[in-house]
Amino acid sequence: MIAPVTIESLDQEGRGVAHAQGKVIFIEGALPGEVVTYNPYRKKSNFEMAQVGQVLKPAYARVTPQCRHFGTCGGCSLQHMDARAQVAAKQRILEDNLKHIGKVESELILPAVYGAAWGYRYRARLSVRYVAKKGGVLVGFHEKRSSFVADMQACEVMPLHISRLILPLRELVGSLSILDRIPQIEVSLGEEVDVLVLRILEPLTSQDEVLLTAFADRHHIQFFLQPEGSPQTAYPFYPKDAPELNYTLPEFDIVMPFHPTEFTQVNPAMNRILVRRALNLLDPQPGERIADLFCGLGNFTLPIARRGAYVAGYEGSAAMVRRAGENAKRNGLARNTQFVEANLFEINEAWMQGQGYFDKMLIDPPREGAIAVVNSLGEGRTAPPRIVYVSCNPATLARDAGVLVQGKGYLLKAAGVVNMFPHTAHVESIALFEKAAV
Ligand SMILES: C[S@@+](CC[C@H](N)C(=O)[O-])C[C@H]1O[C@@H](n2cnc3c(N)ncnc32)[C@H](O)[C@@H]1O
Ligand code: SF4
Repeated sequence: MIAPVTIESLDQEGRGVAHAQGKVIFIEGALPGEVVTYNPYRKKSNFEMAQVGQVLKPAYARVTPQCRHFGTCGGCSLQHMDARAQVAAKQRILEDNLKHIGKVESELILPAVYGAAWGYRYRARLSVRYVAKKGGVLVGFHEKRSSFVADMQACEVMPLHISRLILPLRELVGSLSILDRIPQIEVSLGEEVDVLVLRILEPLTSQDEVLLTAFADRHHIQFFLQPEGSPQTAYPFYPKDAPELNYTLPEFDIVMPFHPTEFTQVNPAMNRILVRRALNLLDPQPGERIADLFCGLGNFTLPIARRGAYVAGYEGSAAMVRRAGENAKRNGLARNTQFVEANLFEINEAWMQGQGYFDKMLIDPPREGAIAVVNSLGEGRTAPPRIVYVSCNPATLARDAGVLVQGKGYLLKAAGVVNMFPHTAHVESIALFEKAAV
Protein backbone atom coordinates (compact mmCIF):
# COMPACT_ATOMS: atom_id res chain seq x y z
CA MET A 1 0.00 0.00 0.00
CA ILE A 2 1.22 3.51 -0.78
CA ALA A 3 1.93 5.58 2.35
CA PRO A 4 -0.08 8.83 2.81
CA VAL A 5 1.68 12.11 1.92
CA THR A 6 1.37 15.72 3.06
CA ILE A 7 0.60 18.24 0.31
CA GLU A 8 3.11 21.10 0.23
CA SER A 9 1.75 23.41 -2.45
CA LEU A 10 -0.40 23.72 -5.58
CA ASP A 11 1.14 23.53 -9.05
CA GLN A 12 0.11 25.55 -12.10
CA GLU A 13 -2.54 22.99 -13.05
CA GLY A 14 -4.18 23.16 -9.61
CA ARG A 15 -2.72 19.82 -8.46
CA GLY A 16 -1.39 19.23 -4.97
CA VAL A 17 2.38 18.72 -4.86
CA ALA A 18 4.02 16.28 -2.43
CA HIS A 19 7.32 14.41 -2.16
CA ALA A 20 7.68 10.69 -1.52
CA GLN A 21 10.59 8.28 -1.98
CA GLY A 22 12.71 10.86 -3.77
CA LYS A 23 9.97 11.68 -6.30
CA VAL A 24 7.63 14.63 -6.77
CA ILE A 25 3.99 13.52 -6.72
CA PHE A 26 1.40 15.69 -8.48
CA ILE A 27 -2.01 14.81 -7.05
CA GLU A 28 -5.27 15.95 -8.65
CA GLY A 29 -7.92 16.84 -6.09
CA ALA A 30 -5.52 17.42 -3.17
CA LEU A 31 -4.97 20.75 -1.41
CA PRO A 32 -1.99 22.27 0.43
CA GLY A 33 -1.77 21.15 4.07
CA GLU A 34 -3.78 17.99 3.48
CA VAL A 35 -2.69 14.46 4.28
CA VAL A 36 -3.96 12.18 1.52
CA THR A 37 -3.57 8.79 -0.07
CA TYR A 38 -3.26 8.74 -3.86
CA ASN A 39 -3.65 6.54 -6.89
CA PRO A 40 -0.90 7.04 -9.49
CA TYR A 41 -1.92 6.98 -13.15
CA ARG A 42 1.52 7.80 -14.56
CA LYS A 43 4.88 6.81 -13.08
CA LYS A 44 8.26 8.19 -14.15
CA SER A 45 11.66 7.88 -12.56
CA ASN A 46 11.51 11.29 -10.86
CA PHE A 47 7.80 12.12 -10.70
CA GLU A 48 4.33 10.60 -10.57
CA MET A 49 0.92 11.89 -11.60
CA ALA A 50 -1.92 10.72 -9.39
CA GLN A 51 -5.54 11.08 -8.45
CA VAL A 52 -6.38 11.78 -4.82
CA GLY A 53 -7.56 8.72 -2.88
CA GLN A 54 -8.68 9.31 0.72
CA VAL A 55 -8.35 12.73 2.32
CA LEU A 56 -7.13 11.79 5.81
CA LYS A 57 -6.70 15.36 7.02
CA PRO A 58 -8.69 17.92 5.00
CA ALA A 59 -7.55 21.52 4.53
CA TYR A 60 -9.65 24.37 5.98
CA ALA A 61 -10.05 25.57 2.41
CA ARG A 62 -11.72 22.32 1.27
CA VAL A 63 -15.36 22.78 0.19
CA THR A 64 -17.94 20.60 -1.55
CA PRO A 65 -17.76 21.21 -5.32
CA GLN A 66 -20.88 22.95 -6.57
CA CYS A 67 -21.02 21.43 -10.05
CA ARG A 68 -22.15 17.84 -10.43
CA HIS A 69 -19.73 17.35 -13.33
CA PHE A 70 -16.66 18.43 -11.36
CA GLY A 71 -14.08 15.67 -11.43
CA THR A 72 -15.17 14.36 -14.83
CA CYS A 73 -15.38 17.59 -16.86
CA GLY A 74 -12.02 19.08 -17.75
CA GLY A 75 -13.33 22.67 -17.52
CA CYS A 76 -12.61 23.20 -13.81
CA SER A 77 -9.86 21.91 -11.53
CA LEU A 78 -10.29 23.79 -8.23
CA GLN A 79 -13.94 23.61 -7.21
CA HIS A 80 -12.95 21.61 -4.12
CA MET A 81 -11.18 24.74 -2.83
CA ASP A 82 -12.86 27.81 -1.35
CA ALA A 83 -12.94 30.56 -4.00
CA ARG A 84 -11.00 33.04 -1.83
CA ALA A 85 -8.37 30.44 -1.01
CA GLN A 86 -7.99 29.79 -4.76
CA VAL A 87 -7.02 33.41 -5.27
CA ALA A 88 -4.53 33.31 -2.40
CA ALA A 89 -3.01 30.15 -3.92
CA LYS A 90 -2.75 31.83 -7.33
CA GLN A 91 -1.06 34.82 -5.73
CA ARG A 92 1.49 32.41 -4.23
CA ILE A 93 2.02 30.77 -7.64
CA LEU A 94 2.73 34.19 -9.12
CA GLU A 95 5.22 35.09 -6.37
CA ASP A 96 6.94 31.69 -6.61
CA ASN A 97 7.29 32.01 -10.38
CA LEU A 98 8.74 35.51 -10.07
CA LYS A 99 11.21 34.27 -7.48
CA HIS A 100 12.29 30.99 -9.06
CA ILE A 101 12.01 31.66 -12.81
CA GLY A 102 12.61 35.42 -12.98
CA LYS A 103 14.79 35.73 -9.85
CA VAL A 104 12.86 38.89 -9.01
CA GLU A 105 10.69 40.04 -6.15
CA SER A 106 7.96 42.62 -6.35
CA GLU A 107 8.35 45.69 -4.13
CA LEU A 108 4.59 45.66 -3.56
CA ILE A 109 2.04 42.84 -3.79
CA LEU A 110 -1.21 44.29 -5.11
CA PRO A 111 -4.34 43.17 -3.26
CA ALA A 112 -6.00 40.37 -5.25
CA VAL A 113 -9.13 41.32 -7.16
CA TYR A 114 -12.18 39.11 -6.60
CA GLY A 115 -15.40 38.86 -8.55
CA ALA A 116 -18.37 36.54 -8.92
CA ALA A 117 -17.22 32.93 -8.62
CA TRP A 118 -20.08 31.49 -10.71
CA GLY A 119 -21.81 32.39 -13.96
CA TYR A 120 -18.87 34.52 -15.10
CA ARG A 121 -17.88 32.77 -18.31
CA TYR A 122 -19.12 34.64 -21.40
CA ARG A 123 -17.09 32.66 -23.91
CA ALA A 124 -16.80 28.93 -24.31
CA ARG A 125 -15.89 26.48 -27.03
CA LEU A 126 -18.16 23.48 -26.56
CA SER A 127 -17.40 20.24 -28.33
CA VAL A 128 -20.24 18.32 -29.91
CA ARG A 129 -20.24 14.57 -30.47
CA TYR A 130 -22.86 12.06 -31.56
CA VAL A 131 -22.38 9.04 -29.29
CA ALA A 132 -24.72 6.20 -30.22
CA LYS A 133 -23.92 4.42 -26.92
CA LYS A 134 -25.20 7.43 -24.97
CA GLY A 135 -28.29 7.48 -27.14
CA GLY A 136 -27.69 10.87 -28.69
CA VAL A 137 -25.56 13.98 -28.92
CA LEU A 138 -23.23 15.34 -26.21
CA VAL A 139 -22.47 19.05 -25.99
CA GLY A 140 -19.81 20.07 -23.51
CA PHE A 141 -16.18 20.46 -22.52
CA HIS A 142 -13.74 17.58 -22.87
CA GLU A 143 -13.44 15.16 -20.01
CA LYS A 144 -10.30 15.49 -17.90
CA ARG A 145 -7.21 14.05 -19.66
CA SER A 146 -9.35 12.74 -22.50
CA SER A 147 -10.71 13.61 -25.92
CA PHE A 148 -14.19 12.37 -24.89
CA VAL A 149 -16.89 14.99 -24.55
CA ALA A 150 -18.25 15.18 -21.00
CA ASP A 151 -21.90 14.17 -20.55
CA MET A 152 -22.73 17.71 -19.40
CA GLN A 153 -26.25 18.79 -18.48
CA ALA A 154 -25.48 22.19 -16.97
CA CYS A 155 -22.42 24.35 -16.35
CA GLU A 156 -22.12 26.48 -13.24
CA VAL A 157 -19.44 28.82 -14.53
CA MET A 158 -21.57 29.92 -17.48
CA PRO A 159 -24.49 32.32 -16.95
CA LEU A 160 -27.61 30.39 -15.89
CA HIS A 161 -29.63 31.14 -19.03
CA ILE A 162 -26.84 29.67 -21.18
CA SER A 163 -26.24 26.71 -18.89
CA ARG A 164 -29.93 25.93 -19.30
CA LEU A 165 -29.45 25.69 -23.06
CA ILE A 166 -27.11 22.69 -22.90
CA LEU A 167 -29.82 20.01 -22.84
CA PRO A 168 -32.00 21.75 -25.47
CA LEU A 169 -28.87 22.10 -27.65
CA ARG A 170 -28.15 18.38 -27.35
CA GLU A 171 -31.69 17.69 -28.48
CA LEU A 172 -31.52 20.23 -31.28
CA VAL A 173 -28.30 18.85 -32.78
CA GLY A 174 -29.67 15.32 -32.40
CA SER A 175 -32.66 16.29 -34.54
CA LEU A 176 -30.58 17.74 -37.42
CA SER A 177 -29.79 15.77 -40.59
CA ILE A 178 -26.04 16.50 -40.08
CA LEU A 179 -25.97 15.53 -36.39
CA ASP A 180 -22.55 13.88 -36.75
CA ARG A 181 -21.10 16.71 -38.87
CA ILE A 182 -21.20 19.44 -36.21
CA PRO A 183 -17.97 19.22 -34.17
CA GLN A 184 -18.24 22.43 -32.18
CA ILE A 185 -20.47 25.19 -30.88
CA GLU A 186 -18.79 28.40 -29.83
CA VAL A 187 -20.63 30.45 -27.21
CA SER A 188 -20.02 34.19 -27.35
CA LEU A 189 -22.17 36.39 -25.14
CA GLY A 190 -22.58 40.12 -25.48
CA GLU A 191 -24.57 42.72 -23.59
CA GLU A 192 -27.47 42.77 -26.04
CA VAL A 193 -27.27 39.44 -27.79
CA ASP A 194 -26.05 35.89 -27.15
CA VAL A 195 -24.44 34.19 -30.12
CA LEU A 196 -23.92 30.48 -30.78
CA VAL A 197 -21.54 29.72 -33.65
CA LEU A 198 -22.26 26.33 -35.18
CA ARG A 199 -19.30 24.77 -36.96
CA ILE A 200 -20.88 22.78 -39.80
CA LEU A 201 -18.96 20.35 -42.01
CA GLU A 202 -21.90 19.80 -44.40
CA PRO A 203 -24.68 22.10 -45.61
CA LEU A 204 -27.92 22.24 -43.65
CA THR A 205 -31.16 21.00 -45.22
CA SER A 206 -34.17 23.30 -45.31
CA GLN A 207 -35.73 21.25 -42.48
CA ASP A 208 -32.55 21.82 -40.40
CA GLU A 209 -32.89 25.54 -41.05
CA VAL A 210 -36.46 25.50 -39.79
CA LEU A 211 -35.33 23.75 -36.60
CA LEU A 212 -32.49 26.22 -35.97
CA THR A 213 -34.75 29.20 -36.58
CA ALA A 214 -37.36 27.90 -34.14
CA PHE A 215 -34.66 27.24 -31.51
CA ALA A 216 -33.24 30.77 -31.89
CA ASP A 217 -36.72 32.28 -31.50
CA ARG A 218 -37.59 30.13 -28.50
CA HIS A 219 -34.34 30.75 -26.62
CA HIS A 220 -33.59 34.32 -27.75
CA ILE A 221 -30.18 33.62 -29.20
CA GLN A 222 -28.56 34.34 -32.55
CA PHE A 223 -27.03 31.54 -34.62
CA PHE A 224 -23.89 32.07 -36.67
CA LEU A 225 -22.72 29.34 -39.06
CA GLN A 226 -19.10 28.51 -39.75
CA PRO A 227 -18.88 26.19 -42.75
CA GLU A 228 -15.20 26.73 -43.54
CA GLY A 229 -12.06 26.33 -41.45
CA SER A 230 -11.29 29.94 -40.63
CA PRO A 231 -13.27 31.30 -37.65
CA GLN A 232 -13.46 34.70 -39.34
CA THR A 233 -15.71 33.20 -42.02
CA ALA A 234 -18.53 32.60 -39.50
CA TYR A 235 -21.58 34.58 -40.60
CA PRO A 236 -24.95 35.44 -39.01
CA PHE A 237 -27.57 32.87 -39.95
CA TYR A 238 -30.62 33.79 -37.86
CA PRO A 239 -31.89 36.26 -36.88
CA LYS A 240 -29.99 38.41 -39.35
CA ASP A 241 -31.13 41.66 -37.75
CA ALA A 242 -30.10 40.87 -34.15
CA PRO A 243 -28.46 43.68 -32.14
CA GLU A 244 -24.68 43.84 -32.49
CA LEU A 245 -22.47 41.70 -30.29
CA ASN A 246 -20.57 44.03 -27.97
CA TYR A 247 -19.34 44.70 -24.47
CA THR A 248 -19.01 48.07 -22.77
CA LEU A 249 -16.53 49.79 -20.47
CA PRO A 250 -18.83 52.39 -18.88
CA GLU A 251 -16.06 54.00 -16.82
CA PHE A 252 -14.39 54.99 -20.09
CA ASP A 253 -17.59 55.51 -22.07
CA ILE A 254 -16.59 52.80 -24.52
CA VAL A 255 -18.66 50.37 -26.60
CA MET A 256 -16.67 47.51 -28.06
CA PRO A 257 -18.34 45.60 -30.92
CA PHE A 258 -16.76 42.26 -31.78
CA HIS A 259 -17.17 39.23 -34.03
CA PRO A 260 -18.14 36.08 -32.06
CA THR A 261 -14.93 34.25 -32.92
CA GLU A 262 -12.58 37.15 -32.09
CA PHE A 263 -10.58 37.24 -28.87
CA THR A 264 -12.30 38.95 -25.97
CA GLN A 265 -11.68 38.40 -22.26
CA VAL A 266 -13.91 35.53 -21.03
CA ASN A 267 -15.07 37.32 -17.89
CA PRO A 268 -16.45 40.78 -18.76
CA ALA A 269 -17.07 41.85 -15.15
CA MET A 270 -13.47 41.09 -14.20
CA ASN A 271 -12.26 42.65 -17.43
CA ARG A 272 -13.70 46.00 -16.35
CA ILE A 273 -11.71 45.78 -13.13
CA LEU A 274 -8.60 44.61 -14.96
CA VAL A 275 -8.78 47.58 -17.35
CA ARG A 276 -9.30 49.98 -14.44
CA ARG A 277 -6.33 48.54 -12.55
CA ALA A 278 -4.10 48.59 -15.64
CA LEU A 279 -5.04 52.22 -16.32
CA ASN A 280 -4.43 53.22 -12.69
CA LEU A 281 -0.96 51.71 -12.85
CA LEU A 282 -0.16 53.12 -16.28
CA ASP A 283 -1.61 56.54 -15.38
CA PRO A 284 -1.79 57.85 -18.96
CA GLN A 285 -1.61 61.62 -19.38
CA PRO A 286 -2.68 63.91 -22.22
CA GLY A 287 0.28 64.51 -24.51
CA GLU A 288 1.96 61.18 -23.79
CA ARG A 289 2.72 58.64 -26.52
CA ILE A 290 1.91 55.12 -25.36
CA ALA A 291 2.30 51.66 -26.95
CA ASP A 292 -0.27 48.90 -26.43
CA LEU A 293 1.35 45.63 -27.50
CA PHE A 294 -0.89 42.64 -28.32
CA CYS A 295 -3.77 45.10 -28.38
CA GLY A 296 -6.46 42.78 -29.81
CA LEU A 297 -9.64 44.74 -30.50
CA GLY A 298 -8.47 47.71 -28.40
CA ASN A 299 -9.55 46.62 -24.90
CA PHE A 300 -6.80 48.73 -23.29
CA THR A 301 -5.96 50.99 -26.26
CA LEU A 302 -9.27 52.83 -26.28
CA PRO A 303 -9.46 53.48 -22.49
CA ILE A 304 -5.87 54.82 -22.61
CA ALA A 305 -6.80 57.05 -25.55
CA ARG A 306 -9.90 58.21 -23.65
CA ARG A 307 -7.54 59.59 -20.98
CA GLY A 308 -6.07 61.87 -23.65
CA ALA A 309 -2.85 60.07 -24.54
CA TYR A 310 -1.87 59.09 -28.09
CA VAL A 311 -1.80 55.28 -28.37
CA ALA A 312 -0.22 53.00 -30.95
CA GLY A 313 -1.75 49.51 -30.78
CA TYR A 314 0.24 46.56 -32.18
CA GLU A 315 -1.42 43.24 -32.99
CA GLY A 316 -0.65 40.11 -35.01
CA SER A 317 -4.08 39.42 -36.46
CA ALA A 318 -4.98 41.59 -39.46
CA ALA A 319 -8.69 41.13 -38.71
CA MET A 320 -8.21 42.38 -35.15
CA VAL A 321 -6.19 45.37 -36.38
CA ARG A 322 -9.11 46.28 -38.65
CA ARG A 323 -11.58 45.72 -35.82
CA ALA A 324 -9.56 47.89 -33.41
CA GLY A 325 -9.46 50.71 -35.99
CA GLU A 326 -13.24 50.51 -36.47
CA ASN A 327 -13.78 50.46 -32.71
CA ALA A 328 -11.61 53.56 -32.29
CA LYS A 329 -13.71 55.36 -34.91
CA ARG A 330 -16.91 54.17 -33.35
CA ASN A 331 -15.84 55.67 -30.00
CA GLY A 332 -14.57 58.95 -31.46
CA LEU A 333 -10.94 58.03 -30.74
CA ALA A 334 -9.56 57.63 -34.26
CA ARG A 335 -7.49 60.80 -34.04
CA ASN A 336 -5.39 59.71 -31.08
CA THR A 337 -4.95 56.05 -31.97
CA GLN A 338 -3.15 54.10 -34.65
CA PHE A 339 -3.13 50.33 -35.15
CA VAL A 340 -0.28 48.39 -36.69
CA GLU A 341 -0.16 44.75 -37.77
CA ALA A 342 3.04 43.15 -36.45
CA ASN A 343 4.25 39.72 -35.42
CA LEU A 344 5.52 40.65 -31.98
CA PHE A 345 7.24 37.28 -31.53
CA GLU A 346 9.71 38.25 -34.24
CA ILE A 347 10.68 41.83 -33.59
CA ASN A 348 14.14 43.14 -32.69
CA GLU A 349 15.72 46.28 -31.27
CA ALA A 350 15.95 47.97 -34.68
CA TRP A 351 12.21 47.47 -35.22
CA MET A 352 11.43 48.82 -31.77
CA GLN A 353 13.58 51.90 -32.32
CA GLY A 354 11.83 52.45 -35.64
CA GLN A 355 8.52 52.87 -33.76
CA GLY A 356 9.81 56.01 -32.03
CA TYR A 357 9.85 56.96 -28.37
CA PHE A 358 7.07 55.83 -26.01
CA ASP A 359 6.47 57.37 -22.61
CA LYS A 360 4.75 54.22 -21.43
CA MET A 361 3.95 50.74 -22.64
CA LEU A 362 1.25 48.18 -21.95
CA ILE A 363 1.95 44.53 -22.86
CA ASP A 364 -0.79 41.85 -22.83
CA PRO A 365 0.59 38.81 -24.64
CA PRO A 366 -0.85 35.31 -25.11
CA ARG A 367 0.47 32.45 -22.93
CA GLU A 368 3.83 32.39 -24.74
CA GLY A 369 4.68 35.77 -23.22
CA ALA A 370 6.60 38.65 -24.80
CA ILE A 371 10.25 37.66 -24.81
CA ALA A 372 11.03 39.31 -28.17
CA VAL A 373 9.37 42.51 -26.98
CA VAL A 374 11.35 42.76 -23.75
CA ASN A 375 14.59 41.79 -25.53
CA SER A 376 13.95 44.56 -28.08
CA LEU A 377 13.78 47.34 -25.51
CA GLY A 378 16.83 49.57 -25.53
CA GLU A 379 18.78 49.89 -22.31
CA GLY A 380 19.12 53.64 -22.33
CA ARG A 381 16.68 56.47 -22.73
CA THR A 382 14.93 54.92 -25.69
CA ALA A 383 13.06 52.48 -23.43
CA PRO A 384 9.73 53.57 -21.91
CA PRO A 385 10.10 54.61 -18.24
CA ARG A 386 6.98 52.67 -17.27
CA ILE A 387 5.59 49.31 -18.41
CA VAL A 388 2.38 47.62 -17.32
CA TYR A 389 2.41 43.91 -18.15
CA VAL A 390 -0.88 41.97 -18.13
CA SER A 391 -0.36 38.21 -18.24
CA CYS A 392 -2.33 34.97 -18.45
CA ASN A 393 0.73 32.84 -17.67
CA PRO A 394 2.83 33.59 -14.57
CA ALA A 395 5.75 31.49 -15.87
CA THR A 396 6.30 33.63 -18.97
CA LEU A 397 5.59 36.83 -17.03
CA ALA A 398 8.32 35.78 -14.57
CA ARG A 399 10.76 34.96 -17.39
CA ASP A 400 10.14 38.35 -19.06
CA ALA A 401 10.33 40.13 -15.68
CA GLY A 402 13.78 38.61 -15.24
CA VAL A 403 14.92 40.17 -18.54
CA LEU A 404 13.42 43.56 -17.68
CA VAL A 405 14.94 43.68 -14.20
CA GLN A 406 18.32 42.02 -14.74
CA GLY A 407 18.93 43.04 -18.34
CA LYS A 408 17.13 46.30 -18.97
CA GLY A 409 17.36 48.30 -15.77
CA TYR A 410 13.73 48.13 -14.63
CA LEU A 411 12.39 47.70 -11.11
CA LEU A 412 9.40 45.46 -10.45
CA LYS A 413 7.30 47.91 -8.47
CA ALA A 414 4.08 45.94 -8.05
CA ALA A 415 2.43 42.65 -9.02
CA GLY A 416 -0.81 40.90 -8.22
CA VAL A 417 -3.49 38.53 -9.50
CA VAL A 418 -6.94 39.18 -10.90
CA ASN A 419 -9.42 36.33 -10.45
CA MET A 420 -10.46 36.15 -14.09
CA PHE A 421 -11.04 32.37 -14.17
CA PRO A 422 -12.46 31.08 -10.84
CA HIS A 423 -12.28 27.27 -10.32
CA THR A 424 -9.74 26.82 -13.10
CA ALA A 425 -5.99 26.79 -12.58
CA HIS A 426 -5.50 29.77 -14.90
CA VAL A 427 -3.77 32.73 -13.30
CA GLU A 428 -4.30 36.24 -14.68
CA SER A 429 -1.88 38.75 -13.27
CA ILE A 430 -0.67 42.28 -13.70
CA ALA A 431 2.73 43.80 -13.02
CA LEU A 432 4.20 47.30 -13.00
CA PHE A 433 7.80 47.96 -14.04
CA GLU A 434 9.59 51.29 -13.84
CA LYS A 435 13.02 52.33 -15.03
CA ALA A 436 15.40 52.66 -12.11
CA ALA A 437 16.62 56.26 -11.66
CA VAL A 438 20.15 56.69 -13.11
C1 LIG B 1 -4.24 37.97 -24.32
S1 LIG B 1 -4.82 38.60 -25.88
C2 LIG B 1 -4.99 40.30 -25.44
C3 LIG B 1 -5.83 41.13 -26.35
C4 LIG B 1 -6.29 42.48 -25.80
N1 LIG B 1 -5.20 43.19 -25.13
C5 LIG B 1 -7.49 42.33 -24.89
O1 LIG B 1 -7.37 42.60 -23.69
O2 LIG B 1 -8.55 41.95 -25.39
C6 LIG B 1 -3.41 38.49 -26.84
C7 LIG B 1 -3.49 39.07 -28.23
O3 LIG B 1 -2.22 38.83 -28.85
C8 LIG B 1 -2.44 38.58 -30.23
N2 LIG B 1 -1.26 37.83 -30.70
C9 LIG B 1 -1.01 36.49 -30.59
N3 LIG B 1 0.19 36.20 -31.12
C10 LIG B 1 0.71 37.38 -31.58
C11 LIG B 1 1.91 37.72 -32.24
N4 LIG B 1 2.85 36.80 -32.52
N5 LIG B 1 2.13 39.01 -32.56
C12 LIG B 1 1.21 39.95 -32.27
N6 LIG B 1 0.04 39.68 -31.65
C13 LIG B 1 -0.22 38.40 -31.33
C14 LIG B 1 -3.75 37.83 -30.27
O4 LIG B 1 -4.35 37.96 -31.55
C15 LIG B 1 -4.55 38.51 -29.15
O5 LIG B 1 -5.30 39.58 -29.68
S1 SF4 C 1 -16.68 23.78 -16.68
FE1 SF4 C 1 -18.84 23.85 -16.09
S2 SF4 C 1 -19.54 21.73 -16.26
FE2 SF4 C 1 -17.32 21.66 -16.21
S3 SF4 C 1 -16.80 21.35 -14.04
FE3 SF4 C 1 -16.74 23.57 -14.45
S4 SF4 C 1 -18.79 24.28 -13.89
FE4 SF4 C 1 -18.93 22.06 -14.13
